[in-house]
Amino acid sequence: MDSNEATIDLTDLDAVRVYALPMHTRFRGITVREGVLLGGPSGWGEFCPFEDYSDAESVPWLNAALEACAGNWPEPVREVVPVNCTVPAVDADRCHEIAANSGCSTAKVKVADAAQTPGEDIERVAAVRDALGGSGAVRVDANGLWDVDSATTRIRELDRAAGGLEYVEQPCATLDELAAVRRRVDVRIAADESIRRAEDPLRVAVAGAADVAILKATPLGGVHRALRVAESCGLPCVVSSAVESSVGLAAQLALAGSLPQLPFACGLGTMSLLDGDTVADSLHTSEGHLPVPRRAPAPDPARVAAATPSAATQRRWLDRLGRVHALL
Ligand SMILES: O=C(O)CCC(=O)c1ccccc1C(=O)O
Ligand SMILES: [Mg+2]
Repeated sequence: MDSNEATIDLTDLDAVRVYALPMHTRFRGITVREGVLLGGPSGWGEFCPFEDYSDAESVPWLNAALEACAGNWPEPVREVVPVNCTVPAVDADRCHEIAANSGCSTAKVKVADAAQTPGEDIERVAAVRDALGGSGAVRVDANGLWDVDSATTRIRELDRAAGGLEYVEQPCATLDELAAVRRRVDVRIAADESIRRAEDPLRVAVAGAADVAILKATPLGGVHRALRVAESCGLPCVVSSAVESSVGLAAQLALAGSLPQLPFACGLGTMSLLDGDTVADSLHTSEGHLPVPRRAPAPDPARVAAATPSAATQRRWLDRLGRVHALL
């Protein structure tokens, strides 16, 4: 067990609250974000593995929640972090609007989605560049959907359309493919799923396959664990959200606040994807930045009540929580 790993019996928690929040736009195939808020001796944590995660794969998500509610976070080295705006799979005009109104100088555009053709992705990326101006940074995320040849072609086109891409996140599914693409294009490669869904994120050899590591405290088992992944991977790191409510997002910000170096904007501006929140003081991006909290904000009873799903959905989450806890 990790020296910093927090464990607590579920019956010793002060509160367990299931929430379901609608999303403004479909993202990663989902239209409602669900999870459980856990109240414990040191505050609040959020357990919110996506639907397609097995119980075994959800263990780190629970460790992250328990670290927040029954453990501790490291001392931060910065008070605020720069964040990107996330541009989902929407048309070019809407992409322009999102980037222009975000207050962020960095934008991350989701590409390779089944909803858009390569030509549309080119228009979307060009629209985002237009909205940010020449001093902004445009990155794209393909979520592993291209093969090596299409990645090579698409990255070159998108790099041209963007007037320079900052990096491309997970162009292909495997590390070997990332390494092959990286040898063929001039754009930096960032590894996301290759790290957080690896058998052992502490041992995955990303350094030859990528230039940037995307870290998510929530699926990596918490802030301390993710910091160790940062150390072991030997790459510059970007912290990116799993679209948590503000309770879970606080843990991600604690990670971004405590990384020794933070050379790029983080992908933590995702509250704008959710319609509502579990807390009153939402962690919404302001002027391209988010604060680094010392603890997660406490849920607001009225908001949690408004976000409480059907008895069947609550049951499903409580069962899942129990099963995953039994695997710790
Ligand atoms: O990085 C961002 O801007 C937002 C977070 C994001 O894209 C994301 C959110 C949930 C699940 C996967 C991903 C991803 O980076 O692939
Ligand atoms: Mg990604």
